[in-house]
Amino acid sequence: MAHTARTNLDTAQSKAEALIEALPWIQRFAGTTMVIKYGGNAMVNDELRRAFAEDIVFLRHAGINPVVVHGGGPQINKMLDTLGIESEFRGGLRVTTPEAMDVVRMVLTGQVQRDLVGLINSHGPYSVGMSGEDGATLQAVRTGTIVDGLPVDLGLVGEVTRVRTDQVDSLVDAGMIPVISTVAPEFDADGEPTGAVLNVNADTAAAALATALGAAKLVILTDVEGLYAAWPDKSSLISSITNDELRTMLPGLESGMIPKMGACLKAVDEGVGQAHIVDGRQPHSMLLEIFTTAGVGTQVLPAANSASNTATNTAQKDAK
Ligand SMILES: Nc1ncnc2c1ncn2[C@@H]1O[C@H](COP(=O)(O)OP(=O)(O)O)[C@@H](O)[C@H]1O
Ligand SMILES: CC(=O)N[C@@H](CCC(=O)OP(=O)(O)O)C(=O)O
Repeated sequence: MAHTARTNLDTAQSKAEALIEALPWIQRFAGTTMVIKYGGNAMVNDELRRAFAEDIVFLRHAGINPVVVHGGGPQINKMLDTLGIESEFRGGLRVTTPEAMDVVRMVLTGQVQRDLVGLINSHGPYSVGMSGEDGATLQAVRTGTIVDGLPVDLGLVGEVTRVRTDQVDSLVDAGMIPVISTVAPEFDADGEPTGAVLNVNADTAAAALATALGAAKLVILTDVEGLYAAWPDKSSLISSITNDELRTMLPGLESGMIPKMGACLKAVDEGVGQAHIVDGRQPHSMLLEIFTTAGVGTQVLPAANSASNTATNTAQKDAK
């Protein structure tokens, strides 16, 4: 009996400590915008999806403005399989035919985005879904990639060249949580819409939005603990890396990590305070990364900040 009472007290004490540890982070980030990228591989079961929605609503009630950008690669693959349409990835990006583009648009905006909005709104009427097409929020040009030194044509794949923040700003100003799917209208070299829509990798779209919104953080959820220096050696998890160090490492990365780390680098280079890779398979890992001093994933910082090491919680986190 006494043992149980002691255990209960210890548990209560550690819960109180966790709440108090969050205080300086809540103070620091209240009023800022955070762009959270939710990836297909981190949304594979109901428990994780529900925990993600809770975290987003928690951020909103901590005074932060969360803007969600979502992927849906596995969900697109499943629908393409069902429809018997083949697709391949080159350099971490899907080669997208016009037939595949219809499926990408249908799955991202019609299915994955709807599910996320519904989950967040199970906590209250907070969330509004939109596509990069709405209000021409994401404007893109066609892009290819380089694999083994050779250019590869990816078809209807785009890279964001301009973000119109008006729609997102007005939702945020109204206290809403935008949930954005990464389909973007194509613009030509003269800045005119061509009428086509392009498939944009969700990591790179999230980085473009984070930059345009002047976000304090870009947080990318994925299906690994973070970035590994010597993948797949699990002892090589990187806790903190500067943009300059990441720039050197980027050419040696493989598969899905290429757009992901490229997105983090671009965001931090262009003024986003910090970028984070966190494990979306662990419920609430996003809250632990944002509101604890040690964090749980990989953070990318501007090189100039990384040397700061004064005795504040903020600096401890920056120098984690
Ligand atoms: N250096 C690395 N560190 C971590 N993961 C890596 C690395 N190199 C390759 N990967 C792979 O990248 C994957 C994440 O990319 P991806 O599958 O596109 O994720 P998501 O669907 O979340 O966008 C990991 O599951 C892992 O297999
Ligand atoms: C060009 C390109 O590759 N687009 C991605 C868009 C979805 C996405 O990025 O989803 P995840 O975040 O779940 O990987 C695709 O077609 O799969």
